[in-house]
Amino acid sequence: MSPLVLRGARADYGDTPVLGPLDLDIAAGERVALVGRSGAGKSTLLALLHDRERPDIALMPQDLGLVDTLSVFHNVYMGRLSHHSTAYNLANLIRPFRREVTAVTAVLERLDMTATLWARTGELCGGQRQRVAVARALFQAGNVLLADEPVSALDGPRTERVMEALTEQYETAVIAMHDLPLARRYADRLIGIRDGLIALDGPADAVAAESLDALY
Ligand SMILES: Nc1ncnc2c1ncn2[C@@H]1O[C@H](COP(=O)(O)OP(=O)(O)OP(=O)(O)O)[C@@H](O)[C@H]1O
Repeated sequence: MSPLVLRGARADYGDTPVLGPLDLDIAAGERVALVGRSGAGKSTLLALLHDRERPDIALMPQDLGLVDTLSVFHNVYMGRLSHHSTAYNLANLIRPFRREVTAVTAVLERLDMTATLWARTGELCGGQRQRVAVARALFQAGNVLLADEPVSALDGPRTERVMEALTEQYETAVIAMHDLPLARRYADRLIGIRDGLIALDGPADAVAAESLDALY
């Protein structure tokens, strides 16, 4: 896998600078949690890391990017659209192939979501919708995961199940999250963003609680 590299990266919305300039290297096998207060620039940083030319990068955006009028099956299957021809994808859209249904069902099982396989995604509650987006990212089975608050609508055992599934599937991941204890447990590197810049970067088990608190 090629690493993720940013050099002098920056982002502006109109005339307002919101991120950078910053340099960042993510090596293969690193699990990184992006932390920082709301509006610090985490989503913007994920967008800069997302190289659309690389189908090996799975992106789970904060708005989930689901097609509400389609079933859970179809939304999850979309994770692998680039693996197949247009003709195959169209045929599968109209009459799903058994092998694809089996593969999608296996991913949904990991998230306790098989009962919703043929439900319209727009009819699901927030936590279920979030898990559909997680399932799509798992189904993509790329080399790198970029995820923006993948468990914000979940609680308790469901949060753990999703974090376990994502980190089992993806050895290399950059995940924006607000839950600091969860970030410490599932990431091996913490990057703290403050006012669009990297204010903290270190091993998850070595970053001091006071340094994290200072981000908020
Ligand atoms: N479409 C947009 N137009 C204008 N400004 C924007 C837009 N999207 C984000 N911003 C601004 O860019 C800055 C960084 O936003 P960003 O969403 O990257 O932060 P974040 O750390 O991901 O926040 P959150 O934790 O709430 O998701 C914020 O000041 C935000 O208001």
